[in-house]
Amino acid sequence: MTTLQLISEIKKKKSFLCIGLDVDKNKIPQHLLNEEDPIFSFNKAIIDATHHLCIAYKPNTAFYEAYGINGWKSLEKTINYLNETHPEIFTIADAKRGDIGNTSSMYAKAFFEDLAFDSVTVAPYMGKDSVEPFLAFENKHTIMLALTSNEGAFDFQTKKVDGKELYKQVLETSKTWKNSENLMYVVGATKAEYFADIRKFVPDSFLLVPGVGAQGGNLQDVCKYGMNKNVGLLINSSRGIIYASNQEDFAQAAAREAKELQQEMEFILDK
Ligand SMILES: O=c1ccn([C@@H]2O[C@H](COP(=O)(O)O)[C@@H](O)[C@H]2O)c(=O)[nH]1
Repeated sequence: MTTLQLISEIKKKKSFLCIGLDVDKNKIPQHLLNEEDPIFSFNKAIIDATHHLCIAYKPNTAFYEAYGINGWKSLEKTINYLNETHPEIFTIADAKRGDIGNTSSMYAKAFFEDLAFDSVTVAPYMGKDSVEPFLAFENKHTIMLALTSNEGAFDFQTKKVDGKELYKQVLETSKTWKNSENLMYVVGATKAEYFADIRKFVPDSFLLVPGVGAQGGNLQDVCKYGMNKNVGLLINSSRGIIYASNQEDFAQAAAREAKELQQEMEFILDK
């Protein structure tokens, strides 16, 4: 998917909501455990109930890898279902990969070719040659960790290196890499006060913003400081939406939570 297509979907749906598909079998409704593939059945019901309210889905691969070969099959079925039924929806494999160049090339093939995701999250720690293999794919997006939503973000990311915070070095340096127009960045919603500064480095880039909902990030604050002329934000909520109920009504309850966020977004966009 191109960035222009993504922007057009945001405008059409009046939403920049990304729903995280982080499926934990201990949290899904009991009745689904009798299904052949409980994880896929859960995802399909959530997607069917919420696709008109969001512009992206983000399965975190950890929640699938934890179930071995069957978990990976559920992930494959989920991305295939999304690509077949809702090709206009932006898909993010939250896998936080990155390794020496030839290994990164294999990660990129796995997520962009085999699983046909639109984007994958990548860690910047190993530098340029670990990220450029992802950037080589046309109309695919590499979402690099910049300033994460967790407390541990302060251990390294905000420390100064050559007089500048590490996350700012990541933003600035990565813009010089080959095909850097394919880059987006992860910035946690819990770090709203940093967005204005971040926008000085990457005014036009899309930011994937996890941390609204279960982690307590504030949508209004993120939008106030982080929005650009093309919106430029993909706001993710996972647990806050998909686990709104663990009863038979789980998909409708998820849709209610998603609609609440979408309406808040519509209000902000109309302002
Ligand atoms: O800085 C980061 C980077 C990634 N995540 C991931 O986003 C979701 C958040 O889930 P919630 O249930 O809405 O808290 C999850 O997959 C994280 O691994 C993040 O939270 N922060």
